[in-house]
Amino acid sequence: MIKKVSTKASAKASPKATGKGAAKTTAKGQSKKVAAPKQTPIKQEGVQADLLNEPADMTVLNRLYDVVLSRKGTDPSVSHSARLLSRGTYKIAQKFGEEAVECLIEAVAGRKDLLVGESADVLYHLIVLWVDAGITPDDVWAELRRREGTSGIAEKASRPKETFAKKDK
Ligand SMILES: N=c1c2ncn([C@@H]3O[C@H](COP(=O)(O)OP(=O)(O)OP(=O)(O)O)[C@@H](O)[C@H]3O)c2ncn1[C@@H]1O[C@H](COP(=O)(O)O)[C@@H](O)[C@H]1O
Repeated sequence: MIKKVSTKASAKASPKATGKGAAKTTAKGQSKKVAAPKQTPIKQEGVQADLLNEPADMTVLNRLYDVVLSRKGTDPSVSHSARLLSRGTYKIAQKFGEEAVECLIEAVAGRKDLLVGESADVLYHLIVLWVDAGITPDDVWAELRRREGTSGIAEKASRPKETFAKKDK
């Protein structure tokens, strides 16, 4: 998770080496401090007791969706999701885009440890986008299931030729 800090933060320190995080340039061109990857992601202070035994696997996405959905219309001063949802589709889409760009920056830079955190940010903001748009994870899981076993190359080749003809005009 990213927290904004002073632009004076050093970009030289490796989060792995210091365990304190590092500075990086964001999609907005600002400097942000990036938290070092947590070694014990489940047992953290401030985490609801009933969540401590939940698995750290893909089921977290459905749980996160339920939490974000439950935040809709609640007090924006106590929930970041509520605040983001109250700001509307444009802002939600903008935040998702920024997180996606930050993610690709880490991918291109080959910083695997930071890519993990950025990927989590992208998934969180994508879920906020789904809640705002009124679609559910099940809608997306069903679409991914429908595509399972179909090669992307074969699927593209099977598209009607007319689609390409229109593009050429
Ligand atoms: N996964 C996340 C998560 N990832 C990032 N963030 C927050 O996203 C914010 C990103 O800060 P930025 O400065 O980039 O964005 P911003 O505050 O919108 O600022 P501007 O772009 O407007 O300047 C930070 O406050 C992060 O804490 C998240 N906030 C919440 N969650 C999950 O959502 C759950 C519900 O959170 P709340 O809705 O806050 O209760 C939490 O328990 C988490 O599981």
